[in-house]
This record gives sequence, C-alpha cells and structure tokens, in this order.
Amino acid sequence: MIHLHNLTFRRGDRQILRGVDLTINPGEHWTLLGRNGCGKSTVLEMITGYLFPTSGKIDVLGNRFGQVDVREIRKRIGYISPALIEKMTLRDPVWEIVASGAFAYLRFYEEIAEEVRERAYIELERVGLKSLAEQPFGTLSQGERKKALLARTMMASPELLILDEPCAGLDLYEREKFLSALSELTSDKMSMLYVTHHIEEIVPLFTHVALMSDGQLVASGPKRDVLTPDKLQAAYDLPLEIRWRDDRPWIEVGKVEQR
Ligand SMILES: Nc1ncnc2c1ncn2[C@@H]1O[C@H](COP(=O)(O)OP(=O)(O)OP(=O)(O)O)[C@@H](O)[C@H]1O
Repeated sequence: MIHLHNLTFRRGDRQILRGVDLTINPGEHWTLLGRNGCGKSTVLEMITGYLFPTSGKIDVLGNRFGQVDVREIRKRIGYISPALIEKMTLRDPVWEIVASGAFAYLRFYEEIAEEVRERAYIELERVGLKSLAEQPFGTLSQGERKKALLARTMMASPELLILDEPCAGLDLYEREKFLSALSELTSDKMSMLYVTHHIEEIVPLFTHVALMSDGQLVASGPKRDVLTPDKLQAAYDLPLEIRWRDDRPWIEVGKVEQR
C-alpha cells in the first residue's frame, strides 16, 4: 500500500528528513506522532505527491513515484490537510462542497448531476450532517467542517486516507464526534495514515503507530509495542506514563524540570 524507502529531504542547509523507512500494508490504520517540526507533514506531502524527496523511493498503491502521473494516484487517496480546509469556498452550500469530492475538484462551475447530489446527501447523512446540507459551508462550526470534508473525501471511495491533524482546534465533544464518524466510515479495506499531537486520539480504529523525532522514525509497529513510556519519553523528552482504557491510550505527564 505504502512503502517509503530511505527518504531524505534537504532544504538549503537544513536536513528535514534523515532516512525515513515505513511500510503500511492494506487495511492497517496508522497514526504518526512526533514533536512540532519533526517532519510529519513533510512525509504526508510526499505520500500525496506534493513534495519530492531529495533521495529515496516512494511506492503508493503499487506505483513508484517518478514513474507515474501522481494526479492519477491522488484520485485514489483521500487527503484532509489544513491547506485543503482553507481552499474551500465559504459561501458554497455544504452538499456542493461534499459533491466536489467525487471529481477531486475544489468547486463546480457547471450543473451537478442528480446522482452526484444524492450521493453527497448520503455521505452527509453518514457523518450526521444531513440537516445542514443546504447551509453555506462558512456557517458550520470547525468540527462540522471537518466532518463535511470527511464526507467529501468519501465521495471518491478512497483506498487510502491521509489525515493531517483533523482534530486540531476541536473541543472535546467535536473531537469525539469526528473520531466516531471516522471509525464508522473506515473499513479494513481502506488504509489510513493520521497525524496527531494527541495520543488519546488513537481510538481502537488505529492499529499501528509511527513515532518521529528530528526527521527520523524512532519507532514503528503495532500500537502497543510503540506506545510505551520509554519510547514516548525519548521522543517527547518528558517524563510520561501511559494508561490503556478500552483499547485507547491516555497520557499522564510527570513533573517537568525547567532548564
Ligand atoms: N519547503 C520548506 N522549506 C524549508 N523548510 C521547510 C519546508 N517545509 C518544511 N520545512 C521545515 O521542516 C521542518 C518539518 O516541517 P513539518 O511541517 O513536516 O513538521 P511537522 O512535524 O508536521 O510539524 P507540526 O507538528 O508543527 O505541524 C520544520 O522545521 C519546517 O520549518
């Protein structure tokens, strides 16, 4: 599904990625964790073909980047990023925003086929937003916008879902609603890579975790093997304890020394 081979990325005199290797198999749902600036979004931008590595190889959905038209592969990937949210036209009705996902357009300039409209309503119903379908996108709360974009992503039946901090800025209620919509929508036929700063977002849906530090993966594998106090302490440089409840991890931070 995804194979990253020894990816490096250099910008000027900064080494941003220092040899990233990662394999995501079909049906695995991964979270990517790590401190601000460690290179998480850079990895996502490479998997979606918006950035090219300085060296290394990228295989996504059976295609080697550099040998294929990435626009064709992108049609099979659902990608929700902060940049995408900013590109949406706030005055467009929610259902139109969702419908545009069927074609990977940002917006429509022609009439939308009835079956596409119906499908958009179905996807909106699946995320619990059908009653808001006719409202302008800009009137939705941040959490509702994220769920609408999730519905938009589902219009193209993606084989791979890439989510860059989708719960950033959401309150507890909106976050839990988003995570439960995500758990409902995804199947084990779809692979996922989800970047977050919040370990408690690793709901049972997620199977694997990759931990990044300073442009490298310092641990990766099944979530219980990676989410250990030792590994997290090393990556976050903080005294941490982890508790599992209903297959979901919760973090406790110990006393932090000022340096
Ligand atoms: N095009 C670029 N030119 C120069 N520096 C860049 C470029 N893209 C990213 N960087 C730098 O690379 C580092 C990694 O950025 P990236 O956005 O991948 O980190 P991140 O782990 O996603 O961070 P955050 O958690 O804060 O979103 C940062 O220090 C950033 O400033």
